[in-house]
Amino acid sequence: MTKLACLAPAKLNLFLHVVGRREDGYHLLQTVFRFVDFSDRLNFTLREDGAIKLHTPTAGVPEDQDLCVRAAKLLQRESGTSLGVDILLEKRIPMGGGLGGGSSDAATTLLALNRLWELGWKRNRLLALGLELGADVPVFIFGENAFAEGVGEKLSSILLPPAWYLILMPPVHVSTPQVFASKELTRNTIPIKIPPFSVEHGHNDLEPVVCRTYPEVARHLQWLGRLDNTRKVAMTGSGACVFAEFATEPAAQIALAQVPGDMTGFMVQGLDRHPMHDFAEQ
Ligand SMILES: C[C@@](CO)(OP(=O)(O)O)[C@H](O)COP(=O)(O)OP(=O)(O)OC[C@H]1O[C@@H](n2ccc(N)nc2=O)[C@H](O)[C@@H]1O
Ligand SMILES: Nc1ncnc2c1ncn2[C@@H]1O[C@H](COP(=O)(O)OP(=O)(O)O)[C@@H](O)[C@H]1O
Repeated sequence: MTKLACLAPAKLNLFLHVVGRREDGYHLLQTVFRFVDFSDRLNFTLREDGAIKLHTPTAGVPEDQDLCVRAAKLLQRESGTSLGVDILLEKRIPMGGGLGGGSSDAATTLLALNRLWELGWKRNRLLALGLELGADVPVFIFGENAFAEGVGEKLSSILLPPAWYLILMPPVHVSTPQVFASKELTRNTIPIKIPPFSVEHGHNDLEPVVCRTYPEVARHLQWLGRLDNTRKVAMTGSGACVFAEFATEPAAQIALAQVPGDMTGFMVQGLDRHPMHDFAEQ
């Protein structure tokens, strides 16, 4: 095998509770991650000369900072392989929106190169390596919708009902470190036990902080809040994207058709599991 074509799906945080803070400043979270059928596309071609080359640089992201390249270099170094790779990345997931696109690209790169370089690493080893690249990377390697604790690395699989989502993209860029550093952030939500989980459950502790700094996020949430038949309305991750969940596709389509001209929205379906779930061995 010398070539692989792969998907890197987006995620939504159905809720996100900040339940504490570690000594190193990282926050202890509880969240439910759901994968959705909206993905970046990646192509990997084996190179014998050891070079790692991204042929489709994303505007604003220097090649050596791109999470695909960082993931490939980390796996190359840790595995000691002499092989390299040519990467083509078709970026579709908006960056910095709380949809986890960069983390998903990194996870897909680790899963794909484990195959292409015939490393035979088990899922747990890839999970630990993924965490070095970002708190959101492990869940994409885990490959199942998950309840996550710790900084996002303690994962348990969770069954979620079929769902369709209207996602709105407020025209602002939210900095994740800034939101977590905010004085106004509450860090003492009482930890919960899951299962059982109902979709209506939970809230996003980062939401009030982001809404205060970025009124556009608050406006988009308010608009979603007025829709009929929603099961849940919330911000995903550290924003700026916000979503409404519906139990049926027609209900989501009716909502999509109402999105006003000064807002950008799209509809996605919730997945039962990651499209590359079977790429890693247990
Ligand atoms: C908030 C969440 C929720 O899923 O998602 P996004 O909105 O980024 O998608 C994640 O926890 C984000 O994960 P990720 O985007 O991988 O963050 P990282 O690169 O690891 O961290 C960026 C910065 O955010 C802060 N950070 C991040 C995660 C965490 N649990 N506590 C923190 O305090 C730290 O200041 C860190 O330096
Ligand atoms: N392949 C990549 N795709 C997206 N973002 C990347 C990538 N590589 C590095 N980044 C950086 O990571 C940041 C976070 O991106 P992303 O994961 O899309 O958002 P979020 O963490 O809000 O879900 C971006 O602003 C960008 O600077």
